[in-house]
Amino acid sequence: MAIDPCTSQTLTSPDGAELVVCAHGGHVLGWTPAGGEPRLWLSPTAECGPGLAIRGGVPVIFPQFAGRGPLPKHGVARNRAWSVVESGAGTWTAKLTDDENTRDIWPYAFELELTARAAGQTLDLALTARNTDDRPWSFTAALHSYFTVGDPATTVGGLGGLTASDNADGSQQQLDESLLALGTRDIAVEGAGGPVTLDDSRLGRLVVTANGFPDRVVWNPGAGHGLGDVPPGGESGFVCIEPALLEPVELAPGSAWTGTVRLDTGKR
Ligand SMILES: O=P(O)(O)OC[C@H]1O[C@H](O)[C@H](O)[C@@H](O)[C@@H]1O
Repeated sequence: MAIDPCTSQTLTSPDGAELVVCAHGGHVLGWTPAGGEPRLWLSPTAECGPGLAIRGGVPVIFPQFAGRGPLPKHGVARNRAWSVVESGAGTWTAKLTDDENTRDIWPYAFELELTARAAGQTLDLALTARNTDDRPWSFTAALHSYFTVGDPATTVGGLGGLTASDNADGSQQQLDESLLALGTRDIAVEGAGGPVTLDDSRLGRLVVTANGFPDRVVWNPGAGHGLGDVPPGGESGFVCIEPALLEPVELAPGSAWTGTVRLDTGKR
């Protein structure tokens, strides 16, 4: 019997780190470092099914970030069933291949693979996009991570001095070294290659590093957001720090791109 792609699966590593995944969207729904607390926020009213995007965890954004192009918001990967390639103790790989449905929206052949590996205090994610078409295509991408916020005074660090563009009105500002995680905010920070930290007095520190994703988007919808799948007050439970590739990259037929993200509590 085929497994419903919305069925979640918990994969525990030998040292007790937990990874929760589901095939819909190639989605990491949860991560708990060994001996720690869950660090990814998942909406209690998240919806799953064909055409729906799960609110929380780590949505895979491909081949278009947000509304930056003609495709549906955030592209074609997050709202359809992927196939599971491999699952084991704390590790999981899923794949999305173009079909009639994706080609109706974006007329190219592609293969997308997400690997997640939880062990000890880290979660490693790798996203590979492969051009299986006979024409070049361009894409943008992100791993749209929703982090749990345990203390309202939690701050985001590591972006100080960089220029942020507001995703709504394009206005620019230079960022302070420390940002309040829960402030209403939707900014893109291009060329933010260094580690970004989340300092939460209740849950502890989290360090986000990435390769291949040169940019960071920081998003919290704030109160009065009107999002059907974020209950009122729910926005106080998370902040999105999204390793992203915002400038389109062209892939030649047969070639591939990989972006990786590491989440680390730093505890040893
Ligand atoms: O509500 P969604 O389609 O999942 O998008 C959620 C958010 O994603 C990103 O953070 C964008 O920068 C925001 O503008 C957007 O609101």
